Amino acid sequence: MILVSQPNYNIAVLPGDGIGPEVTSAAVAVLDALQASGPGFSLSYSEHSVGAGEFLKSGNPLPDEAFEACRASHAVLLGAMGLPGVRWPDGREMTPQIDLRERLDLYAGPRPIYLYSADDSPLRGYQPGEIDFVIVRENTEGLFSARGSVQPEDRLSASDVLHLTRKGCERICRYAFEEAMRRRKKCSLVDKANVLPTMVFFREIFDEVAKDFPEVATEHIYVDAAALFLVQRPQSFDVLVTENMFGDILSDLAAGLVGGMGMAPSGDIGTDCAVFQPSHGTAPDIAGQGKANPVGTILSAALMLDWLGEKEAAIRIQKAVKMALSNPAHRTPDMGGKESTGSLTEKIIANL
Ligand SMILES: NC(=O)C1=CN([C@@H]2O[C@H](COP(=O)(O)OP(=O)(O)OC[C@H]3O[C@@H](n4cnc5c(N)ncnc54)[C@H](O)[C@@H]3O)[C@@H](O)[C@H]2O)C=CC1
Ligand SMILES: CC(C)CC(=O)C(=O)O
Ligand SMILES: [Mg+2]
Repeated sequence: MILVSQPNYNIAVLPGDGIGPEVTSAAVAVLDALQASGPGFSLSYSEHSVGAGEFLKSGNPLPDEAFEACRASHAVLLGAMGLPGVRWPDGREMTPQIDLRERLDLYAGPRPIYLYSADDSPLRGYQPGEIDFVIVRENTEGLFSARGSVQPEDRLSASDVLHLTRKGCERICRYAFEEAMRRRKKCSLVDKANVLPTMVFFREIFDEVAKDFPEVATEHIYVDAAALFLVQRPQSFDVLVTENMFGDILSDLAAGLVGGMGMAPSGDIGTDCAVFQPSHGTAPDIAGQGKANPVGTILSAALMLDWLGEKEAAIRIQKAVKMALSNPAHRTPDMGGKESTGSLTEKIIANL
């Protein structure tokens, strides 16, 4: 008898703060249920404390042990980190998720937006699947990389520098075009090239990379107009590529098109390392009440499996979410329903 060993993936789980532990437990429960059905691979987990709570305990929101575990794992599943009241002396919040992205060079931030059920969009008349696009956010440069900038002591002015590199723009554009080739072959650059020289630079590089993908239709849209068009005609988008902070802002708007923050998954992808987390934050207003919508984190776990090469298993989770949501009563309070985090997770597991 020939024994074929199945792959085992080590997953670093970082529950984080606020609703982070609630939604990561939900995603792990779904992964456990999937594993129990013998999908042809196994997962093992190691859990690590990070975030504002960890900072209050140890003085470091991203301890070395947690960082090294992320680097050494096959993938990382993260809840969310940060609490509004926990800040550095300069007034900023802890942002260990940005540290992780920069230190592990997780340059690509794909944020898929998909409408599972017509009733979940505040926009009228969209059918399931009609809103279906990915925002590809540049994750390691742009305005956020200025977050540690030292400001003049006289408090008469302040500035943050938006820094982009050729390498950073090239690789994020290439990632977006490759994504477009796997999808409906359209790539929209969202920039502000009417005002900012950095954005003229980004646009030049986008156009250069576009030449390698002649099958992909392209367009340039200013970020303010992109906010308008995402609401007016979201169905016209396939892949949007944009600067770090623009991507952060637009991805919250986009989540609103399909039911809210609880519905939006995301990845932070590097060349050999990746973190998966919902697009939302720690939602301190509902933390600890069992009200958090687990769908964005469960779909992030599906993105993780897809990235690990377990595409069938990823599709099984996405289909289970779709089936569970096909019953309008299966909604958490953010979407007008009465389900708890745990009971909605059970409905999804029942459809695996
Ligand atoms: N990736 C991360 O770890 C992120 C962390 N944050 C941090 O989270 C904290 C709160 O930030 P906010 O701006 O309030 O953004 P947030 O995304 O945590 O919450 C915004 C709104 O969406 C709701 N919401 C978010 N996720 C939900 C879910 N799964 N189910 C139901 N409702 C949900 C919240 O209740 C709130 O009303 C801050 O400390 C912020 O820095 C914010 C965004 C991302
Ligand atoms: C700390 C924030 C920049 C995190 C965030 O809002 C995000 O990743 O979407
Ligand atoms: Mg955000």
